Amino acid sequence: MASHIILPKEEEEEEGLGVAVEADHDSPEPPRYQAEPVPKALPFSATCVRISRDSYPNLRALRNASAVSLRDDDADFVKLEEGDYGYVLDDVQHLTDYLPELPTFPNPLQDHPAYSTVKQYFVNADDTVPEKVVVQKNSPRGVHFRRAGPRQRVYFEPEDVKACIVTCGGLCPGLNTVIRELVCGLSHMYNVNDVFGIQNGYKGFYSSNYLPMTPKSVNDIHKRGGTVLGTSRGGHDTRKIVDNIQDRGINQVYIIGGDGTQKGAYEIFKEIRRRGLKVAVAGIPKTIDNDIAVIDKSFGFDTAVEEAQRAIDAAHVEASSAENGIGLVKLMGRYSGFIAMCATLASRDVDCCLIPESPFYLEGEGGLFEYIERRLKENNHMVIVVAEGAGQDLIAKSIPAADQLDASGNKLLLDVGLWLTHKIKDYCKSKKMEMTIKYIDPTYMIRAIPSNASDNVYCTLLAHSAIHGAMAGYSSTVGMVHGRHAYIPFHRVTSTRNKVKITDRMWARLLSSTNQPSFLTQKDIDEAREADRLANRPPVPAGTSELREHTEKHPASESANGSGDVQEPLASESPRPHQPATVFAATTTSAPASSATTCVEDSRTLEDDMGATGPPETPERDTETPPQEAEETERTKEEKQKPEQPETPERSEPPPRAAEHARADDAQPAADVDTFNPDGCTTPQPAHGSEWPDDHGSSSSPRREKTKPEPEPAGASGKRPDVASSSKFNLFAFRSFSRDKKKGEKSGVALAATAEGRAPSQQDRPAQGKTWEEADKDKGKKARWKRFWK
Ligand SMILES: Nc1ncnc2c1ncn2[C@@H]1O[C@H](COP(=O)(O)OP(=O)(O)O)[C@@H](O)[C@H]1O
Ligand SMILES: O=P(O)(O)OC[C@H]1O[C@](O)(COP(=O)(O)O)[C@@H](O)[C@@H]1O
Ligand SMILES: [Mg+2]
Repeated sequence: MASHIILPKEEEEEEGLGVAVEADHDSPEPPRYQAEPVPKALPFSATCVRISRDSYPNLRALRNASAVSLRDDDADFVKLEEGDYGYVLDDVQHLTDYLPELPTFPNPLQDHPAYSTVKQYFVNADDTVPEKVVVQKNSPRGVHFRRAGPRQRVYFEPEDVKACIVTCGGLCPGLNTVIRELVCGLSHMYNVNDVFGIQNGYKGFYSSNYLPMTPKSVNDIHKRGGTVLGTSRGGHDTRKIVDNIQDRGINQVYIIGGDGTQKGAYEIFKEIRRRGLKVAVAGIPKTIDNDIAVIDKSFGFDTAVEEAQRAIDAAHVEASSAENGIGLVKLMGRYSGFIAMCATLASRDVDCCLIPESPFYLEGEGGLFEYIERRLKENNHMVIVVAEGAGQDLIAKSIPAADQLDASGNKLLLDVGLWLTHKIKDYCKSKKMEMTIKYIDPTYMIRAIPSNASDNVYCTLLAHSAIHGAMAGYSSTVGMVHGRHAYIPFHRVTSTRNKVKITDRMWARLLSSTNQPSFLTQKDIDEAREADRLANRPPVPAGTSELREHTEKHPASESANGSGDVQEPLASESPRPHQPATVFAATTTSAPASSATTCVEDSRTLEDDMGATGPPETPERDTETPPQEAEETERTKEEKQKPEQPETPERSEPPPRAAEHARADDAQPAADVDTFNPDGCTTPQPAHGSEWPDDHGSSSSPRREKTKPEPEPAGASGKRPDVASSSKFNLFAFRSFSRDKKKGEKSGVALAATAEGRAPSQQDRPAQGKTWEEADKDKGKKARWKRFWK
């Protein structure tokens, strides 16, 4: 059977075909390119429309295009290309943006014995990868990124390429694999043999010798942890770095590092462009914390989560072998608790996970001490996982310490694990509780190991994507976006930081898996929602005054402007009143049935606030009303409408707490709020929120030994109700409702009578010639008319 293949656009254009041509495997090979450079074969980016944000004509497209705030100088480099149906390409920098006359060359891969057999090895020049894959009818579409991969024409001849590789920032599993694959990929795919290693991070550009690297010299390095090149924090001096690049004739710079490093890479690119040098800069994002925005996950993250299991296992063994044993494990995560969250979800032995994004408190109702006491009574032992950035505000209160910064300007953290160990010990002593606590800090052991199999593959693909991009003249960060490799503009990955969203389903899954208290007050939840809303807000105009005004208004978005590396965890400064949220988890609610309507409303408002859905198709949204204004107008409209809504029993206000916290299992959850994409992760994936088995805590995992406490009636003692049991309660309620509904299908009228405890009377019977169903409909109609006239 013939398989149909669409020829790549570049091929079509250059062969003058003009339209997509379907080919099958029996058709003859399309003719290869001639060795002669073809001047008209400029990449798409060279012809794309450069749009300044100030003059952008279509507000809707602009809103879709960018939820990130940009510094003025960054905004100058933004390349937005608009298409039909709200399509916006956030394109990356290309050599031809400032050197338009550059010649191109055929990609040597076309003659490579390994690759030339693959018919569609070259990607279509117009292929893009969407930033958002879950959208609603009226929600912003997000932008697209240029798809990574080999192009048919490249901007460097192999013998002219002089490449260098540098690793910066903290260690991470997989660094050596990326280095190896860059060296081998350049050599094996493109016949590039002039590759140098820069030693010890950015400062190595101007303070050390460059190390020549060959496939032979890097052959085994992927089996070792760390980086053979050495790394450092600090030392970024843009001018000196670019002077050295220029003096040594380097024309491809591969920079492996985290958010700080990518900011540095962007500065280097800007200086290169200012000087008009033919140099491509490829950033390969590295962060063990997985805190780089846009990309699905960073390399080394899987390995870190896997290795963290070993520490958790040890903690569990220690804890379960002692009477009232507590195992405490500290994991990395300065601002983002992804490792802690995923290790907890994967392990099933963890009773409590603390991360920087979710503030917690120790004493009082719903606090950590109360939970520890309860858990020890129930199970005799417990395991706590804490991310290193968690609870820093609490520690600062009890251990006054001068704010110290590392060479990159990152705040040095106090040891939350040690502090927590002492606090727990003191508490148990005061309660005369015998206990043993073992504190394990595996952080540096975790990041020192070589990458696992899946990370090795990921590292290889990242390195190859970076090479293809640089050879094709692009300067950008590379990364996987929804499973596809893409070239992402530097500004996208440096302007925000990826964090665990505590209003997200993933965190709700964790809470329901551990049964830990949410520790959240309504204020925390509101602040988290506000942060979500800001993250999804319309873009900030590039004009300085507007930007300043906006920044003053929304200090939470400061770091999004790239003004500093340090971003305080959400709500970290808020005093912690000892009033826990009754229920937080989005997947559960113990609110009475009457609050169901409130749930729906709550969820809708949240979606609106987050900008996930627009209001019902109102013409204002699509016209030139400034987006923020439009949003406010909509909200005001809704508020105005509310009192006019007919008062039905369902709409009666639930008790204040339940109303405050009741959230949305019953209602549809806010769409597209999953920030973490577990699909690419080799660690066991949690089931989808709605499919999460209600007995997952005990039976679904053979390793789980926990005994579940009997469900307490919601709110009976003012304690936070057990999340899993309330989930069961809901499931039960839903099942009995379905059964009743089936019965009621016969006749709601008859059923109503039965429910009232009387036999269906003559009055309830359908009028002559009418069926029970028709009688039901009539009754509904009458009720609606009555409400209307009221
Ligand atoms: N805003 C910035 N501009 C230029 N270079 C930066 C910036 N922030 C950090 N760097 C440089 O990036 C390198 C690594 O940064 P760091 O934040 O420590 O690690 P990571 O890149 O892993 O986040 C350091 O050499 C640092 O000097
Ligand atoms: O002790 P070092 O080398 O400064 O590194 C520790 C820090 O690096 C981190 O691992 C973050 O580094 P990256 O996200 O850049 O990989 C933090 O979790 C940790 O606080
Ligand atoms: Mg960092």
